[in-house]
Amino acid sequence: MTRVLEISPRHPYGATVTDDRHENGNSVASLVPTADAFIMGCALRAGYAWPFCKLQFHLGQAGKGVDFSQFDSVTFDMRYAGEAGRKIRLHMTNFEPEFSTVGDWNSQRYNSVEFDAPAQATFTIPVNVVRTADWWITAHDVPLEKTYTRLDNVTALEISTGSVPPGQSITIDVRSIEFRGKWISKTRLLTWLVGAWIGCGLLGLSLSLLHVRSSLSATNARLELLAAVNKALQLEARDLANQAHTDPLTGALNRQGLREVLMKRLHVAGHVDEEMAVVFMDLDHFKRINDQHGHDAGDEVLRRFAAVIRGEIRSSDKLVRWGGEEFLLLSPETDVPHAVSMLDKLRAALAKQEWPQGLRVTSSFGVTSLKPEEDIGAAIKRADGALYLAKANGRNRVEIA
Ligand SMILES: Nc1nc2c(ncn2[C@@H]2O[C@H](COP(=O)(O)OP(=O)(O)OP(=O)(O)O)[C@@H](O)[C@H]2O)c(=O)[nH]1
Repeated sequence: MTRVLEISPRHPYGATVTDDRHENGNSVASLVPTADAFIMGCALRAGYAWPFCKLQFHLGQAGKGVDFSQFDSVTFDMRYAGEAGRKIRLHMTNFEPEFSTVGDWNSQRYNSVEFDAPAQATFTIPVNVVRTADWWITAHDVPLEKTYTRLDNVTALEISTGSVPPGQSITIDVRSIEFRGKWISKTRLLTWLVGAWIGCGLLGLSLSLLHVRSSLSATNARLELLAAVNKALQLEARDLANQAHTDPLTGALNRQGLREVLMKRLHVAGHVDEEMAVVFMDLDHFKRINDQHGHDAGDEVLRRFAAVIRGEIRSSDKLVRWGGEEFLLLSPETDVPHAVSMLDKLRAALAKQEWPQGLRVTSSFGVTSLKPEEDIGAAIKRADGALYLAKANGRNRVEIA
């Protein structure tokens, strides 16, 4: 993760020396390159206003320098020997087309720092102590917002004598200069990590949402299934309830069904508060039908008999199979004369009905009126008495109790 740029005899970057003589000074710099070091000797002499000797490393051509902006620190392995003062300057010249022109060395941004040469050979300084030199800012009339240090296109690095008195010999022995930096800056790494974290969070959130949605739809599907099962069970329960109240052969109510109807229509005590016709009916000579044509024919006669009656009565009337070939008919809000005329119509319908094996089927009827508040049992008994009379009087007739 660490990037390194090393300047040393192994990576010499065209090391040269220069001095202030071209500024009309008198200092004289010399270079002795060895296998381990660049040894700059400097006879620092008065003459130029700021006498100097410097060791230069040529990192690149104008416009093709080295980007030092990602380096954080620079470690020197160098030895300084002088007679008065121990100052060193580090210069880094940055070519910027806005200010710099090829061939004019001083037109490059002059970034610089001066520091005391430490006693120990190896030491490190942060790169951000390097600043654009004030004289360069002034000389190039640089606007304030562009006075910052820029190191993205460094063409040369220089180790120079610093502000020390002239008239002395100085030796600077440079073994290596090593710049170090991170390939990924802390800020960028942090940005990436935060981005990745947010991305993972969003991904996790999306996955959770998907999971919640799929479990919701699974729950809905289960609820729908339960609703369907519930409906089927309700239908089945209704069928069972109907079966419990209905005679399977004729579809008429059975006695349990009658009880339910009475529970609904009558008071629990067995009284009604309205007039109702109660009819007891019994097929004539039904035993003979069974005996002569068989039990199945008898069943079919019973089925058709109930069907004919149901076809003639109102929906509010209730037909009950009392037992065997006996039926009870409850006709609410009907007085006896109306009940008799309804029964006459019924007898006519039975006469017109086609019966199995060309049979002729008739029925006898006993009718009575259940008065408000009267006990239903008493009325049934009365109707049964009237039926007995109808049988006795020759059958296929209606008798009133
Ligand atoms: N096929 C069939 N016959 C039944 C059923 N329930 C009762 N029976 C028969 O119905 C007959 C009733 O005969 P009876 O009580 O003597 O009356 P009946 O022959 O109709 O004579 P009357 O009522 O006097 O006219 C008996 O033979 C019973 O076995 C049934 O569900 N199916």
